Amino acid sequence: MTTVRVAMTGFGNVGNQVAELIDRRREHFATHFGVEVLVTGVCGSTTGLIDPSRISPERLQHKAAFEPGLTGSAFMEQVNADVLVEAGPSDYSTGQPGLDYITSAINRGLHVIAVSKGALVVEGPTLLQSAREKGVQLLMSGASASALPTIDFLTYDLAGTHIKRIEAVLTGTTTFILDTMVSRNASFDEALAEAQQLGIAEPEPSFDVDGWDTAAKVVIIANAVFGVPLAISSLARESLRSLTAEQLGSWKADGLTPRLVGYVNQDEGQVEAGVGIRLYSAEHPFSLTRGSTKALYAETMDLGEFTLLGGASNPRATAAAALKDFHHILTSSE
Ligand SMILES: NC(=O)C1=CN([C@@H]2O[C@H](COP(=O)(O)OP(=O)(O)OC[C@H]3O[C@@H](n4cnc5c(N)ncnc54)[C@H](O)[C@@H]3O)[C@@H](O)[C@H]2O)C=CC1
Ligand SMILES: N[C@@H](CC=O)C(=O)O
Repeated sequence: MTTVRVAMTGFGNVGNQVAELIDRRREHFATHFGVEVLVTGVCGSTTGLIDPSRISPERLQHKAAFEPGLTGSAFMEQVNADVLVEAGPSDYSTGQPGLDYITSAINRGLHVIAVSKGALVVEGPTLLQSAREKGVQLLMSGASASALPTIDFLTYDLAGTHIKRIEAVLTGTTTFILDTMVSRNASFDEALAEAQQLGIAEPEPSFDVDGWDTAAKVVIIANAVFGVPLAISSLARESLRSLTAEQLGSWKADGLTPRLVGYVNQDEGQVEAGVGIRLYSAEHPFSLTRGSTKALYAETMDLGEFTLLGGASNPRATAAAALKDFHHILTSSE
């Protein structure tokens, strides 16, 4: 049986779930793809563990046995892998640490599954071009709204048609905060704290509530789907912090549901993109989003309009989205 070796950089909420799912699906990979999938290396910010024969789930949990200093370039130089799952922090100014990990993996001929967003926001077009030149895949479902299909849906199911407009709820935390404030009269701080406890919110809450997470996903999707390189700083962006309880109460009384959305409009070569708070009437599908649900609307030239609603927003669902990318890699290698 062929072996496929997986390395992971960043081993927090999502990384742990990826390892767990790989272990749970070992038989599935063997039966359906004829491959044995082995985790051969993981690293965090200060330590790491490498074993070319396989690291068992038990050893992955024994963090005290991780080697100090086995991270960064030292980790990438030593690890034997075919696929890198990058699940470290997202930094939208420098793209690091993911940028160095992804660049190094592509240069070494590894397929890359990006879960972190920073590198894709800062250097997406260059990384995609490098991956094409090296003949490897750079996939990013986890970084582009995870369980909600965005890039896959827009590039595969809507292939060939002109997409005039997309509008999407891309950050589950913002739906969660708005829904919790409106339906349970919770304060902004209470709703945010709950989202953090569930592991959905970014460690830096400003990323979610100030629209940066949505803006990052807009940039990643615009680049991957429309081939339009956008600078995150150039996007118009609204924050949830500007909302007051009075405003939310008055919208509720008028039957309107607020959601933070990202949008991209394409008209005769002109692209307009941004992030804003929009109000939806009770008949609009986006007003059905509850909890941390996300949503995508697309208007096309020839295929009509589409709305996708759903997808869990949590580390397990994000790991499952990363493994969807892994399945795509296995399928295309058959
Ligand atoms: N939590 C979620 O539901 C989702 C998270 N993401 C993205 O996935 C990434 C990971 O998210 P979580 O696992 O929730 O975060 P986390 O904070 O639990 O894990 C990140 C891990 O990266 C490690 N790390 C920091 N610097 C590093 C370095 N230089 N080298 C290697 N590892 C380093 C940290 O020690 C930590 O264990 C983030 O970029 C986030 O934006 C994307 C979609 C959903
Ligand atoms: N913070 C994000 C999760 C990662 O992309 C969200 O709330 O959807």
